[in-house]
Amino acid sequence: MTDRPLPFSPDAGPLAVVVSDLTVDRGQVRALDAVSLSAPRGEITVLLGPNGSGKSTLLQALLGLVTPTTGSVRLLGTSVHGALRSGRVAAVPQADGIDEHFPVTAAEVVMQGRRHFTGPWRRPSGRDRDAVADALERVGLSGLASRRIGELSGGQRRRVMLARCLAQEADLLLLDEPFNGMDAGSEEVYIDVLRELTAGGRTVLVSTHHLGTVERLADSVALLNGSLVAHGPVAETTTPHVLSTLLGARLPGAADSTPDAAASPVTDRAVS
Ligand SMILES: Nc1ncnc2c1ncn2[C@@H]1O[C@H](COP(=O)(O)OP(=O)(O)OP(=O)(O)O)[C@@H](O)[C@H]1O
Repeated sequence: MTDRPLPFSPDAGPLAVVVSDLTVDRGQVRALDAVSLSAPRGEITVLLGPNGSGKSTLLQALLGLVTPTTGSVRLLGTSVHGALRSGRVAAVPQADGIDEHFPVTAAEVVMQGRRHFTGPWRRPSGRDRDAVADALERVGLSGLASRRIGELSGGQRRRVMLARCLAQEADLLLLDEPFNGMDAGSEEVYIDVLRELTAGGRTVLVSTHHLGTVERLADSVALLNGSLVAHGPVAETTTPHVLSTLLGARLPGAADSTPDAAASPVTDRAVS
């Protein structure tokens, strides 16, 4: 830990994620440079940045998948290792890693979220099966429970992966670019579920390079570009002015320096 003050001090009580002065080198590339940020419990924090800005690296560091060069991470008030071992952290990587030809149903994928309850060898109980059915219902996929995962659309598969997080009953969800290639209907369901989760006190950290979903999704936005360039409410972090000057992203209206343009959140483009 360092004495460097966190850039965002929420009033919403204890913090689910605390990243302090985190630097991560990947080979010759400094993927993250002295990033400090925090995510309050019961909120959705969006990691927004262009390709290669370090969003996945940050999420991987939170999951102990990359070793920091310097700095530290605390999840749910404990170490990364302790939080992961407790089963209270659920993650969906950018690529779901599902082999399309693997003969596994949507319900069986969601049941993987119950591993912490069933253990690796025990048969699922009625409670586990109920949890899986509830999770699939919440993401609107009850009718596809016995469909082979490889036969689902990309958006449906992402909803299945979210249902797996729900079945896990995790307190903290780490989601890497879940909206990539997702149709509008799936996106709406997905955002509704995340909002329900945070209303119930769960915490979500989600990365995206799409501005279109941010306003509906985020309680706060952390703008990444190797380092943390801004962190705060949507209205203050997604204006053309902030995005163009701090992030260097090419955006419509970014050159327009009128106060109105500078103050308006940009919501219909990807950060490229
Ligand atoms: N396995 C790796 N080995 C070496 N360098 C890597 C590796 N993974 C990522 N990088 C580099 O680290 C930097 C950050 O990449 P990262 O994947 O974290 O960005 P990102 O914001 O998630 O990008 P995207 O939106 O494209 O997923 C980039 O310069 C990238 O080339």
